[in-house]
Amino acid sequence: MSMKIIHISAECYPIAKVGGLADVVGALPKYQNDIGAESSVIMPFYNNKFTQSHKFSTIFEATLKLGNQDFKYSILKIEKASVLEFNIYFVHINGLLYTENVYSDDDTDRFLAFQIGALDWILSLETKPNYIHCHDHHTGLIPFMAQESFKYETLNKIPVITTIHNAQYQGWMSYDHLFKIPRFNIERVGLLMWNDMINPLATAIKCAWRVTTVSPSYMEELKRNANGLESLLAHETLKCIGILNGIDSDVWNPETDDFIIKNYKKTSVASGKKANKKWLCAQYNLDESKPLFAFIGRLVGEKGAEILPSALNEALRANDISVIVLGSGAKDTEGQLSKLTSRYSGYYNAFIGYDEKLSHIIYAGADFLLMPSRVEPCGLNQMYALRYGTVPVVRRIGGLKDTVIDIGDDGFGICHNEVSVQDIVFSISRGKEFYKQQKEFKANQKRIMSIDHSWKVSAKAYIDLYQSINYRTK
Ligand SMILES: Nc1ncnc2c1ncn2[C@@H]1O[C@H](COP(=O)(O)OP(=O)(O)O[C@H]2O[C@H](CO)[C@@H](O)[C@H](O)[C@H]2O)[C@@H](O)[C@H]1O
Repeated sequence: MSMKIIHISAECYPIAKVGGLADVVGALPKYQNDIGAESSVIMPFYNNKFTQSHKFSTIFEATLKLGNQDFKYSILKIEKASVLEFNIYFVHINGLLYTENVYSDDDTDRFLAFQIGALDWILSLETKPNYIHCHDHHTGLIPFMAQESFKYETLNKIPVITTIHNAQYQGWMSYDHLFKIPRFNIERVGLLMWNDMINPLATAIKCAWRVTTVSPSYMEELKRNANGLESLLAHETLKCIGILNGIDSDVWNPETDDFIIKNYKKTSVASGKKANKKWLCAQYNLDESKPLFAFIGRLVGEKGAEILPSALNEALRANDISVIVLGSGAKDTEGQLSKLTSRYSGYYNAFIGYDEKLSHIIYAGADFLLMPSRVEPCGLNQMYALRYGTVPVVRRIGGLKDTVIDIGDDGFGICHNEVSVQDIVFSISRGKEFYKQQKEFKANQKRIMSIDHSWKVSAKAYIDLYQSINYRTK
């Protein structure tokens, strides 16, 4: 009998994506299925392009309780199973979860209801999953509820695994939300608390049977810097493990990618990248004869985004590079990045917003990808860049440290130690020099396209982790 796994997540590509969480939850189940598991996903039903353009059928209807409030909800399933390569279920709560954006101002109630709805449904299933795999703080109370809430008693022998994709956000809520959590022995309330708040991520770390992070280095870094959870992670270290993310090599494949201007493989990388770069430069008024540096990502402190305007301003002074930025986030940074466009017209442009297609064309058309992250639990962008023959320029941190080796150490990327204007500008100048040595640069493109970061190895590592769990070793 195959192993049944249910992933519970707020995001899943291609249904709803804000960042890397979606990419992982949209790929890992597929690769787990490839190696014989029966892996599925449950997520909220949002009001977006994907849900508007697909048909769904209702497989379960009930009312859930959130404190004094009752919410009618249903579990939906996509009608055509062939849309994705794994089963996906949705918690549909009109007026609460069914919003245009994944995240909004009332997320505390929204994700509490989501978690209760998901568990109520799992409780109703005749065949229960063998493992419940939760992702990030939005699902952080599930390990607690499955273990402590009276009504879920029959679920308490199902191992719950929590993966931390980002420990900066923890889902904090005040005590007054306590009564919304399905009833439990109040003496166990300490499991929900951390620094005088209900802290779902802390709760998950305490109650999950195993805790994983998305790279080994990030696991180690969290013991020193985890936005207040350092000592907890150090305390729970025996059940924690770092497993490096993979990439979905079907979606991120320059040979078949429908989003990009011209497909290419290792043997045609030069002409393929050239065509994509040409399009980008024409579209965004950039000089295609210069090495093209790109940044793609959320414009937040973790990504080092607020330092980019000064670093790019400095690096662009000599007009000997082109730069394209794709991102959205902090309004200040958005404004400063937009402002540079007029100053360096012809060499620099920024698209402020979210655009999946453009991101693929940038991975394909850029020569270098900048990732000056302050914190990077794994980072997928650098792995996408490698697959598309684009040289990653990264700060040595978290997953970036685990996946990029500097050209000075017989590697293939450019690494720096600090999130500073000086380090970023120096790395860009190293990139410029490398670009001048076209023979080596082209050989490196082929080399990086051969690096295998597909999910195969990591999907198996998760299965091995599940199998290593038994009730006694909880
Ligand atoms: N404006 C935009 N337009 C189009 N696409 C955009 C975009 N901004 C970002 N993206 C896309 O979003 C994804 C970002 O993924 P990352 O893993 O780099 O970061 P994120 O911080 O979201 O994820 C967190 O979770 C993941 C998964 O575990 C970890 O790898 C990571 O370190 C952790 O911070 C990529 O697919 C990227 O192309």
